[in-house]
Amino acid sequence: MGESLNKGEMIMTVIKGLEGVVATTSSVSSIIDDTLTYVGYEIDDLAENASFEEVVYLLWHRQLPNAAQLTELKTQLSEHADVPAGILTYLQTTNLTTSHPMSVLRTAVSMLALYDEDAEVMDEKSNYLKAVKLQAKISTLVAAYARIRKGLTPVAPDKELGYAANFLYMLNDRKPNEIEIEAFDKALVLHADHELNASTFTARVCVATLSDVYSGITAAIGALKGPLHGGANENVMKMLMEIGEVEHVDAYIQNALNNKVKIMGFGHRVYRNGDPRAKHLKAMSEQLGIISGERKWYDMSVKIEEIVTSSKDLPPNVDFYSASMYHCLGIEHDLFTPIFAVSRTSGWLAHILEQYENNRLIRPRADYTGPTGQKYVAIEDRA
Ligand SMILES: CC(=O)SCCNC(=O)CCNC(=O)[C@H](O)C(C)(C)COP(=O)(O)OP(=O)(O)OC[C@H]1O[C@@H](n2cnc3c(N)ncnc32)[C@H](O)[C@@H]1OP(=O)(O)O
Ligand SMILES: O=C([O-])CC(=O)C(=O)O
Repeated sequence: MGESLNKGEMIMTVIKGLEGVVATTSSVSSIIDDTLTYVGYEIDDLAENASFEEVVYLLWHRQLPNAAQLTELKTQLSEHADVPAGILTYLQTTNLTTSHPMSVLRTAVSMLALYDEDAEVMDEKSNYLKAVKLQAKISTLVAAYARIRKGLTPVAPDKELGYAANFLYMLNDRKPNEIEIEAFDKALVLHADHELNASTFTARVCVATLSDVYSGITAAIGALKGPLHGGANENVMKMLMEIGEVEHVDAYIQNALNNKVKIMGFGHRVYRNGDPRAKHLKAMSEQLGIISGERKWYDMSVKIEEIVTSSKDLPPNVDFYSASMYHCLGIEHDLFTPIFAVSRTSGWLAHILEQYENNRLIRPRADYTGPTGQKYVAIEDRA
């Protein structure tokens, strides 16, 4: 694990990637013995029974809402779902073809702060309202961007629809059916929070300087984008498309493993015996695969899982079956990670609010390994 170094008065232990380091207390979510809970509720229970809005309330208030509280949150999310016209105009007048959707989202979310006169106000009430606004607007932003880049007009949010249904409606300009809503809502529940993952840690580090909520979410989006984290779901689909057919799986995966290429959607820093979210996404991938007539992506995924788990003992993580599942919902592949961000914003916000509640600057140390005792050399004397 780590190496202890005595530097003057300080004992420094270097733990690469901070593996196993406990950096904060938190009452939002936990992973203990491979069991994931949100505020003590097991993810299996929530995935089967809770709506995304209930989970948002749970994460932000540390209790499930009663009917009136849930209605109030839903009303607030609807009321704030419109995004400023200036941001839509910016997206409509910018060349979006060379940027990854996560980069566009990172910029668009950052721009939201410019339209919020309370962006810099630092009290509990204002920060909570910013959380509501961000959660409400981020799904509208993703859906609007997805249409604008295809030359289509954004679809205004429908205030009568729930969060999951509204996103699919704004994306496709078509009211989704019950199966689509249920699957998408469950995916949002499953992705909502995950203890101190890299993007959540990023958000907490950012706001622990007492920077604002928008900065925390912008920073977190940047961290989620990477293929070792949320960006893996898009890369899983890339791999599935490259493989193309079930009968090509074996050769492709064996070759990748022999060449020490990481298989996207497998492995995890914390889970050793498997990610409890994967089974739910697997079931939805199969169900939607059958309904959409595109079952082959599920079949390929199952074959990949068999090979990777048997040869490397690496179980699939949340990003593996979400890829084929989103594909079968008709979602463009490079929107998979922005959709992850839409859901995870709820967790990031819960952690940001928790960080403000009991803040201390997060500032670890580095073990310096560079040269020492150097003397400045004038530029004309340098080689
Ligand atoms: C929402 C999420 O963020 S879930 C994670 C999404 N990311 C991915 O799916 C990307 C693929 N997976 C990975 O890169 C890793 O498993 C991570 C980033 C998730 C975890 O990383 P770490 O805890 O640092 O594990 P690390 O990368 O050191 O892997 C340990 C060993 O398992 C191997 N390994 C880990 N994941 C994989 C994989 N997906 N495919 C092949 N081998 C793997 C490594 O090569 C390494 O082998 P070695 O000891 O022989 O060198
Ligand atoms: O916890 C992690 O390291 C990554 C992960 O699964 C998530 O963020 O959902």
